[in-house]
Amino acid sequence: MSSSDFIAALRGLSHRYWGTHPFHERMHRGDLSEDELKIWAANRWYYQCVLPQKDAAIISNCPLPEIRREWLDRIVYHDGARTGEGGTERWLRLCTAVGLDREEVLDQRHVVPGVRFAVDAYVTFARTKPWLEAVASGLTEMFAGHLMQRRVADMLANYPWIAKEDLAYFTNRIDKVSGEGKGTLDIVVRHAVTREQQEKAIAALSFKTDVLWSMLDAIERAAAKE
Ligand SMILES: O=C(O)c1cc(C(=O)O)c2c(n1)C(=O)C(=O)c1cc(C(=O)O)[nH]c1-2
Repeated sequence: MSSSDFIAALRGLSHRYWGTHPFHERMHRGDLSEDELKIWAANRWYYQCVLPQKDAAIISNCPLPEIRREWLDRIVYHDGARTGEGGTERWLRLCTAVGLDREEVLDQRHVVPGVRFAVDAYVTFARTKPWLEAVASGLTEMFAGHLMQRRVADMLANYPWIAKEDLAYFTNRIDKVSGEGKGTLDIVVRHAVTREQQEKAIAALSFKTDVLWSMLDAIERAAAKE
């Protein structure tokens, strides 16, 4: 495939992205109850927790120093340079804003099996597949910037108890993701040079859209019981 056909095939998976999941649509419309928002935040915490381990798995499988160097930043971004900083901490702030105690988030008591299975599958993918496929699976970030922008606006408009500062996780991430999304695409296009590698990269991105979709299916089910 030419680079442009390859990129078009990757972008063509956008319809599988979780932006159109019914639970996200309800969230954006302002239809979630306080308890449903809590379930969402506490479950997504599990995803936030494992991202650095997923990224560390990519680094450990990658023989190329320039890729490892570039990827390292992601771990520090989420974990922070020291305790109390970083994306994970910003997620915790959002959790407390929606009414959760730190403790009930940290001990993962609200994490439902379907979320755990989906997120663990993402980490296992990164641990066991060639590094390039694991990198390609992160390309959902190509679709994330726009969605997060909408989310910030919609949450501020529809959930009066959430303040702009509580959404620092997303506002901070929006800037980061536009750069990272492009960087990741560059890496994938540069290193997937055979048809087979390109097909595997497309399959990896498709797998990741399934991971995210399954997470929201499980969250939606758990929220319906509230
Ligand atoms: O809020 C979102 O919709 C959203 C989506 C995604 C994504 O598409 O994978 C990520 C994030 N947020 C995010 O904040 C984040 O740090 C992140 C890391 C990754 C990844 O696969 O390494 N995806 C995402």
